[in-house]
Amino acid sequence: MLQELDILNYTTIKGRSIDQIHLTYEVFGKPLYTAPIVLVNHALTGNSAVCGEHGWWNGLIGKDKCIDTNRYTVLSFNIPGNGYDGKEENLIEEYKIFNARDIAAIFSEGLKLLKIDKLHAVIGGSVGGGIAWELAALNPSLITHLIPVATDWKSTDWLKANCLVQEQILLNSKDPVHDARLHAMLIYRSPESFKQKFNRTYNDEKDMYNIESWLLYHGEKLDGRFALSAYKELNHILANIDITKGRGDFDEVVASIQSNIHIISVDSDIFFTAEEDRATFKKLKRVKQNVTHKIINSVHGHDAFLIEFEQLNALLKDVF
Ligand SMILES: N[C@@H](CCO)C(=O)O
Repeated sequence: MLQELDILNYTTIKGRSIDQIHLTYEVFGKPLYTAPIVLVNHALTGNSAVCGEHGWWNGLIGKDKCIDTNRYTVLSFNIPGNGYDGKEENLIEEYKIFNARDIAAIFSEGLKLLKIDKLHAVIGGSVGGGIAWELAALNPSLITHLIPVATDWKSTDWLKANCLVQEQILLNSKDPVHDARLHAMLIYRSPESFKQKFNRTYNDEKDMYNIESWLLYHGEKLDGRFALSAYKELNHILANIDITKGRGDFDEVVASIQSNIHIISVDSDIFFTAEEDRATFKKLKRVKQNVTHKIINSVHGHDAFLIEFEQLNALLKDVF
């Protein structure tokens, strides 16, 4: 069930004052305050429905699953403006208003209102993992296990470049959400993934290759479920993750984070690359003991965090 908190008088990192932000959330598993809490951050087009009927992470979260709802309270916030709170008026038109740290700060305010001062774990894929990094940097003693999946503590130049292409499509296309999704699917998957899935097969009825009709299907599907303003906002947040911005040195920022950090990458991810995470891990190891870096082996690229559940479960079983 969707629940709502009002965050009052929030000032953005860039200094804009907002009187009221509606922060919606869902709770699964054990009721709040009866069990350790796992906060799950959704990705670009996701939402707080992490498990259950419309759950997007059912392969990982649920009864007797790796993140077992018999044992944990699972909490998930909707990023304000993502369009999944059922209220048109809560969509955000000024799409550059928030960066990833703002969202982490808004989540922190939500946790304060819920009187939560300890999280067993925070896990998130892609931009959700970037927000998890920002949350840990903002609240160094809040999180016991920080689990950034297919993500990083920063948006790289490569990521920003792809987000700029996304933004230009969203601003200039006649069919913005549909067309932006077509481009996005290319960076969420991989050449090998397409080869294994389609192998140049042709659909006579549609008179097009199966890869083409699959891409168009994904464009239409997202167009039916995701608002343009939400896409623009989330894309901007994705392009603006950086736990060091305005704080200075990476070593100092991460040294203050008390969490055990479990980085998970996908070997074929061309969006948040495993190589970049390897460099992050190497830098972290200089200043911290409690850090691991594990790899999902997959042809599916970035989206493997939504596909390769067997591996994800195996990599995370020690934490949960
Ligand atoms: N497929 C995911 C990838 C973004 O990280 C989404 O649409 O949210």
